[in-house]
Amino acid sequence: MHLHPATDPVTPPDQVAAKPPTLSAFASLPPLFRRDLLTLFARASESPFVRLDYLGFRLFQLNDPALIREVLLDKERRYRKGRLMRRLSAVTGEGLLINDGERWKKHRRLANPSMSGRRLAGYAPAMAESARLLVERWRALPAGQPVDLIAEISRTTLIALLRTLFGIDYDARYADVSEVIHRLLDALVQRGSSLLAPPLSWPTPANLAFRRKIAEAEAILARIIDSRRRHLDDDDDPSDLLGQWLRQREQDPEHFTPDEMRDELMTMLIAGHHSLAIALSWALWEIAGDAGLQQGLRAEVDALEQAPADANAMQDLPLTQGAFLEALRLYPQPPILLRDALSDHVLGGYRIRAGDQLIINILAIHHDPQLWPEPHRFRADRYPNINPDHLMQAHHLGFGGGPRSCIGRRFALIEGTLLLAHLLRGLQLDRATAGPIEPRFAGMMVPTAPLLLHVTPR
Ligand code: HEM
Repeated sequence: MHLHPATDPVTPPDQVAAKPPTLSAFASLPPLFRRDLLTLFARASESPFVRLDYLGFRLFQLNDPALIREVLLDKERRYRKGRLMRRLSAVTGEGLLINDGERWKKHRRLANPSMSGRRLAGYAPAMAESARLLVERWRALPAGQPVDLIAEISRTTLIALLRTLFGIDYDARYADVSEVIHRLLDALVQRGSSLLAPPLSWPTPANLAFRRKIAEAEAILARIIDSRRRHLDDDDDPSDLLGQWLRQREQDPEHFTPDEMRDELMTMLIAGHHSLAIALSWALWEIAGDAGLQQGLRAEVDALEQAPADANAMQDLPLTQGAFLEALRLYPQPPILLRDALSDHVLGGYRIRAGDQLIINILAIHHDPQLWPEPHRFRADRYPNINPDHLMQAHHLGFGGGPRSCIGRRFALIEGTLLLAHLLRGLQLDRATAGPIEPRFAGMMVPTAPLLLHVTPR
């Protein structure tokens, strides 16, 4: 794999012959999106714009904030979600994460009200309660028993998601949900790893296994909808997204077809707890590895009269919010975004053709020393007065940017901050294993070994 330096200067947009520096096709044939991709993203991040040709596909990696802003915000109509990402459709159908155009507009409008300030304020107590339950659970552990962060935090973010967006209480019937979603996402990444995956309808062993995992997730979703529908009558003004949608369908069945609703609910289930759990696990791992950082954060949460129980506490927790954002800067979930060009055009002085694939390298922006001094140091104090709606201007792309930015960003920020605050107030956190743990690419940035902590009641 060789990175060729640019030989042609970037030409003005009306002279469009120049080629970005090219990263040659891989010598062997590892599926492009599987092996050691974080290394590839890092190696190819020295130029603002890199072309990666692979098996006749034209891929461009964008490592420059101005180019990325052009794609995500200023000229976003020239692009659609990347075709590799669209493979999610096997699971989420035409849900918000991958749909485009008029369908996206309609679905985003339908989902937006459940993420309004009023609704989020209504969700915060349930988020705080799931955090309190986790503190209680960890405080009751036998001394010396380590906790596996991702497993434990996934369960907690799932409890909060079921309560807030799906209007149901977690119980034993949902004990395997995180695991099922986790396995499904792993299988999706395996499929997404190859530019030329066989169609899902072909009965290959991998396809059959994948289809079984999708069926498991669909069965869970059907159980959730059924459970919510049975209690809908008790609720005049449902605060949860599922309750509101079921009500709307009762009043106007044409408003939102059952398939559309299913696709969006599956999208929320998949997008709404796993990335949050991984990001929070990295945050806790970093906090547990730095006594000074933990002390600083604890001073902030101990200054509150009691453990935070609602969204008002957010204004008193800037450093704790900063710790969550900093985990997303160092370990963005996901580290890249994918777009396909809809038409021929010029980007950054280079000719892009319809169908070309763009890789937006969030990791390169987040680790750029020009934009982030001491880029590899975890510093929770980088974000005084940050507005979650203006993160892209601050070169933080943890929730994407432009019209397609994460609909759940405020939800995630409130839940993440409340959970960190509760854990810091109730427990001393120490790493249970020595030495650094590196991330690897699996769709998200997951750890190469379990993140294990010792937690001691305070
Ligand atoms: C730490 C937590 C989270 C992270 C890091 C995250 C990250 C992201 C990113 C980067 C995007 C943009 C994808 C793109 O441009 O291709 C996105 C979109 C999205 N996220 Fe999140 N997300 C988080 C939490 C949530 C939550 C809690 C929900 C729902 C409850 C959610 C639902 C969605 C949806 C539906 C979209 C698609 C939005 C659209 O295109 O209109 N996310 N997320």
